[in-house]
Amino acid sequence: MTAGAINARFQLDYGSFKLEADLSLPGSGISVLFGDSGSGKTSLLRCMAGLERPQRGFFGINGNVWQDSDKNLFVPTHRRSLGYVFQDANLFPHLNVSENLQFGLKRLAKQLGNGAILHPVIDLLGIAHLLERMPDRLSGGERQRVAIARALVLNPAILLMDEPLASLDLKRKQEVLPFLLKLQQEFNIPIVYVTHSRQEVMQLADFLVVLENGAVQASGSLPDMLTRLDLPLAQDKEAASVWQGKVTGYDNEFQLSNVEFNGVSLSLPNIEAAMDTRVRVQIHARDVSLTLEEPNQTSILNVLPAMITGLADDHSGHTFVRLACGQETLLAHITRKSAQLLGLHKGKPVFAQIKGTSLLH
Ligand SMILES: Nc1ncnc2c1ncn2[C@@H]1O[C@H](COP(=O)(O)OP(=O)(O)OP(=O)(O)O)[C@@H](O)[C@H]1O
Repeated sequence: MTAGAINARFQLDYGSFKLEADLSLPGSGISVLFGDSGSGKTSLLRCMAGLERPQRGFFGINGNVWQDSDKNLFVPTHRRSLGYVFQDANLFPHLNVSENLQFGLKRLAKQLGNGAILHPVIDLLGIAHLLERMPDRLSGGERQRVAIARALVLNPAILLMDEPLASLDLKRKQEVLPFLLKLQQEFNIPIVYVTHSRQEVMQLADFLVVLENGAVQASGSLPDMLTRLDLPLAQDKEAASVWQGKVTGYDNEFQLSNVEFNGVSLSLPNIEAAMDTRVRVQIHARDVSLTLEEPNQTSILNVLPAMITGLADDHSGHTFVRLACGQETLLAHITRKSAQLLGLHKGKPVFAQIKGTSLLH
């Protein structure tokens, strides 16, 4: 087993449904399990938690093995250092917020020390003003923030989250999302996060696992997975590349920020972020067009030299093009006719015109 990584191998048989997964996830950051309803996301997460005991299984995290069926090893859930957040907050209804947070701590106090993490967690999730409230007096978003805090105060080695935003409306989702990002930045706890929301994938994932019918269809870093032409993600109407960069300048006259990515930079409007802020930007494949020569009279600000690294056609007249821009990967959706007229092929240098971007965070 590689130290500093999460290794999960499970064979689970429910009769009509079989899960067969062999995965290696990074030991830090947010790994998202993504797939259609019934693809096995929750089953896989429950195996990691020890809530299911599959016929064959191995689970190791950053050097600690919690399950190895070959050695007849199975650490039960309550002895695994993990936090589990469900779709519904599942707070104890008869305890106020503070008591809900203390509940797990008391149980584990002997193992985990004095709960010094409690105050930073309360601050991080912005729930200090809610400590005396009963769960039925909280909004859905507040309840879920308390549930996340309750999982975090145990200072777990891993946080498992099963669609934690699914029961919230859009406004509440947007309220909780920044806390998830902050939590990732301030507590270096690896998170495995189940969702079937594309938007949550784009905003949160560092690493992505696509599940289909109980099997891992593909896994890899988010930028790579989004632009892999053999996966449905790159063929969807909403297909997009995600780049992460840093704000390096601001042009006052035109209110444009300069953002540096890996070996390439973009001028972006409407970014209210200070210098050196790390930002994540989404570039829809439909907003990228290609030219063979550098256009010198165009309203499009961001024109980047690029190299074609892959091409695929669909059955309705579209061509999906994967491009290398600096060390970033970019996806373009164009018509098959344009691809033919431009004579596009793998290895051909082109210019990518980026018509629009949106800031994810
Ligand atoms: N305890 C169980 N016994 C039998 N079948 C089960 C059990 N738990 C889950 N299943 C089946 O396993 C399959 C995968 O379910 P799972 O909940 O893991 O999928 P999912 O990808 O998380 O779906 P969703 O997004 O709808 O929550 C489903 O067909 C489900 O009916």
